[in-house]
Amino acid sequence: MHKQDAQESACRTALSLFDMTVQMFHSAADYLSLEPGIRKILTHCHREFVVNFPVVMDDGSIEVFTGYRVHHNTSRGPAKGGLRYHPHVSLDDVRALAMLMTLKCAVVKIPYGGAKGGVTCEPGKLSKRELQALTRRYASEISLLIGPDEDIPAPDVGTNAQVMAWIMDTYSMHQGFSVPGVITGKPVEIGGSIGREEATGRGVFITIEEAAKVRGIELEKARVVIQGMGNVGATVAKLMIQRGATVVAISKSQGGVYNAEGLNLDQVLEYVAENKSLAGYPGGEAVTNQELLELECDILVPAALENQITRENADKIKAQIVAEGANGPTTPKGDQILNQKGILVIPDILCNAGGVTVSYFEWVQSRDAYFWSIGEVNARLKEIMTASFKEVYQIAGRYGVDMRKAAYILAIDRVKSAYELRGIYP
Ligand SMILES: NC(=O)C1=CN([C@@H]2O[C@H](COP(=O)(O)OP(=O)(O)OC[C@H]3O[C@@H](n4cnc5c(N)ncnc54)[C@H](OP(=O)(O)O)[C@@H]3O)[C@@H](O)[C@H]2O)C=CC1
Ligand SMILES: O=C(O)CCC(=O)C(=O)O
Repeated sequence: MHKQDAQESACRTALSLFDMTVQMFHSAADYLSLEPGIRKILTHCHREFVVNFPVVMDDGSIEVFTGYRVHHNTSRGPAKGGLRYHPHVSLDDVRALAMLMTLKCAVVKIPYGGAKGGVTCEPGKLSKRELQALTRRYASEISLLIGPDEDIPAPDVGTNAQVMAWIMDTYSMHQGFSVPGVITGKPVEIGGSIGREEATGRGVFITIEEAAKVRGIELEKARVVIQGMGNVGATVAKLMIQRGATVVAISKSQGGVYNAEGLNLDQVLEYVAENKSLAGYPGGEAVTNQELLELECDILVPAALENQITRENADKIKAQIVAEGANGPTTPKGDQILNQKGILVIPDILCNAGGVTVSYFEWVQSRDAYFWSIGEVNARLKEIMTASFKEVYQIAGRYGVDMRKAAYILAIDRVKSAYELRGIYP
């Protein structure tokens, strides 16, 4: 049995997201003459912060929550990466997501390192007051690490512009003046960038347009399936429909809906706003998240969580393009099967890099206190995403590898250059 198969089957539960990311890193690093020391550095996280902190709940009881902030690498600039509020947040996942951020920022050539953070919690079960209390306490705890030149958090699963505003306010209270550059993804009214909210989905859409050109797919005739309808999934759905494609299925955590004739997105969003789930939605058939991935379609967009496309279901995927809106949705074995089937996978560190790219624009604007128009933001985003796609595609051709390996090769080479130029003090 191949080493990777053995690891993924025998230790399926033991092979963590970080292990998988490191495995992918090594398989790409083998194509570069990477000094063993740099390999060691990049397969470890530079700093890992874990904190257990109390929050007074609405009923007067005290709950203790666990929060994390991990810096994977800062050789190319300050640490950058989102904050996740979800019941499954763990140190291992945060490490992997931080490592993906280092690579992602390098792929799109923005001057940041990689970080990620989060709190193990169920944000949907907290009142607004509890969510604010948790966020402010967590922000105070991580204020040891964050700052506009040190580490700049942003939204990820379960967090949004409001959470970013509370973090900015808490950090600013500690400093004694307003520091908008400490966070991105904040509301436009307090120094956020226009276009950041939909930037990740827009970036995914731009890479799909490029991939469709390569594959000769006409988007007006394309059938699209999207897993997840949060910030990323809902934006991709909107932009694909605007482009003339047909979104045949979409989901939330408890399941999705399918309609071969195409879903009416406005109705779906309205239904979810009222019912909090897609269960019972009258405009389509119910599908599980598992069934959704295996539906007949041209473009599949996993835009929810990790480990969705695995050795178990990769062979049943019928799409021609898989666009990874989510971070880490495909396991190494799942990836191998998709590649063997000839499916074009746009890897997470390229596909969903539009979010951090506009976060970078926001940081620049916050620091300058001078704001750009939506046309300027979207044009610059398109320029970066298109150029990055083309660069990764060319590297894939040059090395005879898939797009994920190519993106890793490009990213590792850029981080390696930073080390070569800065040196490592003995
Ligand atoms: N926000 C950003 O700027 C960026 C996000 N990403 C990545 O994109 C992905 C989605 O993030 P984002 O849209 O911000 O998160 P949100 O919290 O806005 O939305 C997450 C969506 O995924 C759904 N979901 C959760 N679990 C599952 C599941 N097991 N199967 C199907 N759907 C599920 C949620 O459903 P429900 O509402 O029922 O919980 C919700 O619709 C993540 O992997 C994130 O790391 C990547 C780059 C930037
Ligand atoms: O916008 C950012 O800084 C980071 C977004 C993020 O967490 C991600 O790209 O995974």
